[in-house]
Amino acid sequence: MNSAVIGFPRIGKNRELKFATEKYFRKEISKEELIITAKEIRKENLLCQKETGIDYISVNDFSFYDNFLDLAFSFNIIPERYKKLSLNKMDTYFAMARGFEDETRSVKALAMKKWFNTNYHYIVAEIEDDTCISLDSEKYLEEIQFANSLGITPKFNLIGPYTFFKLVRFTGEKGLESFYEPVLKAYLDLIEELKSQDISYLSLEEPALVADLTSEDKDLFENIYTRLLANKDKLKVLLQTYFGDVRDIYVDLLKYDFDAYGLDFVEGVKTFDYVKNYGFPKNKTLFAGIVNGKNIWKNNYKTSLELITNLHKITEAKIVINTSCSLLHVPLTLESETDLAFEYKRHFAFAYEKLKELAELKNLSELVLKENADLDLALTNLNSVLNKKDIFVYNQSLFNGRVNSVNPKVKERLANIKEEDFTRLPEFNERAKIQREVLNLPDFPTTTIGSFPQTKEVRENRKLYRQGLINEETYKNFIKEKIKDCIKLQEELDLDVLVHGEFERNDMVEYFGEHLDGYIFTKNAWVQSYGSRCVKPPIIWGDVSRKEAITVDWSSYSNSLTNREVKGMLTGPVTILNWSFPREDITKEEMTNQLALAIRDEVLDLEAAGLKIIQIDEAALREKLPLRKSDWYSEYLDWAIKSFRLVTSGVKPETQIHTHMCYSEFNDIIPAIDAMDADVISFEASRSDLVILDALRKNNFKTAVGPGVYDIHSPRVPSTDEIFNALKKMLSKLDSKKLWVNPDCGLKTRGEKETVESLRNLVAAAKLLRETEGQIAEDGQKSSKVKSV
Ligand SMILES: Nc1nc2c(c(=O)[nH]1)N[C@@H](CNc1ccc(C(=O)N[C@@H](CCC(=O)N[C@@H](CCC(=O)N[C@@H](CCC(=O)O)C(=O)O)C(=O)O)C(=O)O)cc1)CN2
Ligand code: MET
Ligand SMILES: [Zn+2]
Repeated sequence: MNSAVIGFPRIGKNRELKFATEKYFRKEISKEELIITAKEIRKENLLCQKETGIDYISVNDFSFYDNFLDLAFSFNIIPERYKKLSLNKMDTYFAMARGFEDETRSVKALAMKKWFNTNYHYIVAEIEDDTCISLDSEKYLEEIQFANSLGITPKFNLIGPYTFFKLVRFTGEKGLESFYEPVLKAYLDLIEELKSQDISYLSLEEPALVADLTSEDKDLFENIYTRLLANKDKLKVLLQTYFGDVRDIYVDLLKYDFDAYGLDFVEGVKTFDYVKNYGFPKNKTLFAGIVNGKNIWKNNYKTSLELITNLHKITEAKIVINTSCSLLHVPLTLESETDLAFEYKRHFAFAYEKLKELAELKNLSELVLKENADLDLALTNLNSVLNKKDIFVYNQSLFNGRVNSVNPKVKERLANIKEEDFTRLPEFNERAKIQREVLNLPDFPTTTIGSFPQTKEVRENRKLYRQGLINEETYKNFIKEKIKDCIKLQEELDLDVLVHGEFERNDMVEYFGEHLDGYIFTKNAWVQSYGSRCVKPPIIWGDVSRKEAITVDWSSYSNSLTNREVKGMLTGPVTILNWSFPREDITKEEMTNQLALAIRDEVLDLEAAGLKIIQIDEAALREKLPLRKSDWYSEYLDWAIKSFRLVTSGVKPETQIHTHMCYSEFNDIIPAIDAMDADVISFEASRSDLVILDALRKNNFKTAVGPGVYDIHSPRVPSTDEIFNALKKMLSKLDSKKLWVNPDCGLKTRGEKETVESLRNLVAAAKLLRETEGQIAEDGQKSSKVKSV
């Protein structure tokens, strides 16, 4: 029995990589210093895996920004606009990831998308017609040899060609047919080089296999792998899949000359059935993903040992106990959680603790398998082999009896929800008319998505308060000052619908988690979201309910400072769930509805406090859409959309409900988005070429829309012209009465200077549009921005 890890978090115990890269971006440290920090993290990661006894330790799971970008970069898939900057290798790489701007030049970043169903984002590489693909293996060989120098023969990870072709974007006339050969040749060149390296496996990661596959997809896979495997010689190749089961191709896969297969037994609900029904070749190795790489609850050893013994009954193949996916998606270690009570902590395993689980499971399964796979007998004997208090017994004690706290009041409220609680009345068009009269906004109203720059001082204020170095009053006064400035700034900029800026929030989900009963939090449990940006997902421990009003004071205060409309700002239930670590003892639907009731109370309180516009962000709704179409509605959308409707159904017709999604690849689920029945939705569109607009039109989308007019993930300032042109393009596809003007997401990661400049250009572009398109308001009145009373 062996153990393996698909990939390890790379941010460092105290997010050293984040801080070093950001310093490098600010030109505070040199390239060499950044490389040293990275190397220290890599060393620590490799050694801790080695010390825990992991048999297959990965390299090339490290990245300065993203592995997909690394792959493209190593194949010289670098669009001309970045090459033309004539920067050094590292800066060209970062220019692709973040965009580039100096006195004379300005280039946008490559698009960023969610990595399958996770909150991690990859950089979408672009192949242009004249891209000349060639291999640069420097990073790869360095990582392998570095591991060798620490006495490790690593497994070399690489995103496989099938997944690469599925995710890369062709920007010119030429497509897959033209680039199939050159890309494959680059993979083959790398395979040649790997043959002389000291590695255990080449692990080709093919998560794209867990989605629905067409016959063309399967042909593509076949073409690729027949070629690759014919050239592997003695190099051992592992086909690593994750994020689900490979039901559409399992049987075919077994025919290929892979040396090992990595299958996901956690998210792959059908993986076991397929192995059972179709077998697994005894001369291959099965990397069995049984330690959850996405959630933080301890592994139930009994369940895992049962699975291993069952697998052992089915196949004589060698089994390697693996994580279900990369550990990139969980925090690094519980050791840093000094404030978290043992009572909670003992139920969790972060990346370091998961290493221990792998090692323990390896030892236990060796003992168990000695008993000829009779699990009951083995477990009885295990109890006598090991001391009673020992590993297995202790592990089982964590699962005996109820762990998560139950709140009968929450249960009762949920039980009393009626079907009509999911419907807001009157219907959309009637509400729209009322709202137009009440709000009296100009055409193409301008607004922002909620947060304003979280500057050093804003974070420092929060930190001082947390550490008890300032009192609540000082802390709150600081935030009030920030809000005052923010409102004043927005008035000066002449924005139409204002926001309070979210200065009281560390993160839009963690903040709500902190104010809800049933949640617990961590101090240092960071997970990478993109590049240097991390999140600290709160943990759902028990039934969730609202302790008290959460945002009402801040929103009312903001509202009192201006005559313009201020939007109340909340996070929706689906997003709170998707960006938390969920329980595993009740359904997602139940957790979401608990959250929905809590946020519903907050919406009604905001309305009662005089807020006429309330935004409920569902930024992560699209993210967790099941990877298989057949599961979209039954497994997810049916309850997710309803739960949003439960939040909003109690408001008055004149209250305008906005929602926001930062990830807009929802072309196929537009009717579901419309069925959320919000009055206005803003979404990311600037990095995805506005394709979504055609789909909206085709589907007769009723909700008013604010397709983001510029990309906030990059520090680059968009010009008025650029925004105006984007708006003109939008207007050619959308009903002019339904167009809002806004950035594509919140401004929290941006600097103040670039924010002011960008918003100034945004307002200027909207005004230009009003001038050129003329007044279109239904009642023909000159619009005013002043609140009606
Ligand atoms: N949960 C979540 N997922 C999301 C998003 C999101 O907003 N939230 N947005 C999309 C894009 N992803 C994003 C993920 C992270 C960040 C982000 O800004 N993260 C911040 C951390 C935000 C935070 O929680 N900050 C805390 C802790 C800040 C901190 O590190 N404090 C330092 C000191 C201050 C400093 O030097 O920064 C310390 O304690 O030592 C706070 O403000 O209180 C970061 O990595 O820098 C933005 C977008 C998709 N997924
Ligand atoms: C990641 S979506 C962000 C929405 C939130 N209201 C903000 O502006 O930051
Ligand atoms: Zn967003």
